[in-house]
Amino acid sequence: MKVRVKLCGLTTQGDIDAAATAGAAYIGLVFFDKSPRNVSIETARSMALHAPIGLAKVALVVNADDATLDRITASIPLDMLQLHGSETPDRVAAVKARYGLPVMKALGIASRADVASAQLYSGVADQLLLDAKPAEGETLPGGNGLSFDWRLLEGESWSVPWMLAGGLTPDNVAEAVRCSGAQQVDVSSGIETAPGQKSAALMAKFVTEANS
Ligand SMILES: O=C(O)c1ccccc1NCC(=O)[C@H](O)[C@H](O)COP(=O)(O)O
Repeated sequence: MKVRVKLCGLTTQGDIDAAATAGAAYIGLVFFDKSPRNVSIETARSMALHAPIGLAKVALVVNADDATLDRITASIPLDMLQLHGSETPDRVAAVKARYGLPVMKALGIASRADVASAQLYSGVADQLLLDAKPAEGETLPGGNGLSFDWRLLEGESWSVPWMLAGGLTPDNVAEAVRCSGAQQVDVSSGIETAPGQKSAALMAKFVTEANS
């Protein structure tokens, strides 16, 4: 089965072209002021309108309120919302109901207990994104290039689709897929030459290696 790849934190129309050429299934647009990958609503809209049909456009937000989500969803044609903060299952349900879009909840994994906590969202989120936990004092809740122990997912079954994320690169993604059993993977810093600077060559290599 082909591994579906989400390339996150794209910031230009050129990045969209490169993601489509590489064979990505999803692209992620980050709405978080402190991120080097943050995009304005205007930029995100032009990128989303530029994306070919079939490339799913995901808006990533962190503990966003309804006013923020209203602005994003009113302006940008989207296929999914990614909640990357400390949103509760009730908040996930409320966002789903208000916007009528599929919601992916990102969850930090560092222990078996975290895996059990992530399962609490499988009844409410449409997808889960299993990511590394940020280091203490880290500014960004994600996109830090940190991996978690993929063996924590061994033997786990999920009732909704999930993506593996955190510290994936073209060099380790094939092993990560083998070890975790992931059918979907997400990457941000592993396809960059500098924070926020995506590389078309690394995108292509990542998608190829994810399926090797
Ligand atoms: O990428 C960011 O700057 C970011 C900012 C705020 C919240 C989440 C963020 N990224 C999350 C992602 O979707 C990343 O793709 C995921 O955490 C994996 O990142 P990386 O380890 O850099 O591949």
